[in-house]
Amino acid sequence: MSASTQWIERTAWGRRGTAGVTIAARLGFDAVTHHYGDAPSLRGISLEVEPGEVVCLLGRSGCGKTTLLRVTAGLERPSGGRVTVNGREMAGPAVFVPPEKRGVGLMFQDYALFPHMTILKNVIYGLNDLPRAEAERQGLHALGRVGLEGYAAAHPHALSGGEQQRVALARAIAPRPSMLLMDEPFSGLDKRLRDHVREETMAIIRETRATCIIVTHDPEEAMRMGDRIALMRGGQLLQVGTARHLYEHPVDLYAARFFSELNEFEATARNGRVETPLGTFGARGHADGSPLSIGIRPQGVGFTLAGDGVPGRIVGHQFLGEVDLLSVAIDGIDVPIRMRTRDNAEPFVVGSTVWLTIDPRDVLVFAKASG
Ligand SMILES: Nc1ncnc2c1ncn2[C@@H]1O[C@H](COP(=O)(O)OP(=O)(O)OP(=O)(O)O)[C@@H](O)[C@H]1O
Repeated sequence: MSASTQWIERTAWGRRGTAGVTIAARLGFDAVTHHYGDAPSLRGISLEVEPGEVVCLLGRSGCGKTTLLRVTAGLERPSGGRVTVNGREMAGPAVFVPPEKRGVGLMFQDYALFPHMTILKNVIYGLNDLPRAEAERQGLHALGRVGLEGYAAAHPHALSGGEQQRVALARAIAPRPSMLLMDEPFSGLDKRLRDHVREETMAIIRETRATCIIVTHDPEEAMRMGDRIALMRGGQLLQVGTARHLYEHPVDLYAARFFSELNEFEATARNGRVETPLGTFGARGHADGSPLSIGIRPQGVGFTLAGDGVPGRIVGHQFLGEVDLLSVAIDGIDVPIRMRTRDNAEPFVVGSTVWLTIDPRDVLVFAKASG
């Protein structure tokens, strides 16, 4: 990328507050299933998305995020269940409304711009119900909002990746859709650009007031963008809630691992508590003798040099600027405990002794998964 295109990408988005406003849709999924051939890809998805809400679909590769987005758009037919918009059935046993009649703006990972068409023609592609002059007016307006009206006559190959992303966004918002559906919209951008583009895109989503579903496999992105996060596993919704709720109250270890690295070990419940080599923690609701999985976030492990806490020996140290990462061997646990800390008045010395303290807020206790 040349220095000049970089400058444009950093500074030249359009004026805030000028994206067209829409009437947001309420979106409903009721026991939606989907198969590719015989293979199930969605297994009973039920979810309500409020008008104007931003929901991020988060999960590992292959869990069904893209398929759910495509089912919402009408690009895939569900094999069971119902999809509704403002209570009206879009897909169900006897109904299937095609994509162009659903009021959706779509944005794909690869932007899907037509290489042989000008930028303006790309943007007005979905506006074919309008007279040409009006479509062009709306297209230029949308391009203006992303700061690229000067490129209307150019072709996609003349634009950088970041600019193509903005064209794709302009195309998605140009018809003033009541729903914006985005599939990994920032994954093609390098990390330097991503934060800035994400922030501008978020401002536009909020301005349009459209209901928005964003597919991502990046938990931090989901936390930054989603009013709620819908965490998926194996074609199902594992947990749905705000970022804070999922971080603080994950349903299981799998969900917890999305939002933080964890020190994991196993222990047994006794009298509503669990004794571990790192201390005794609450385990209310777990029957006596039941096997538990414990996760402790590395940022919840603190230390003293004065003999308070659980003694351990530093066996690894990495200085990362913002934090120090330490591995500390303690008796009773095979794998060293990982901790993240900023509290180092003195440089850490591998081989030296520290005493570990645990912040109970960073201790997660789950029934051990069977199997
Ligand atoms: N066109 C297709 N034909 C057959 N199977 C498919 C097709 N598209 C997806 N699948 C399968 O369906 C399942 C769900 O895929 P989907 O693309 O929805 O997952 P995803 O969570 O979006 O993954 P990724 O993050 O890798 O895009 C996977 O097992 C995938 O291999």
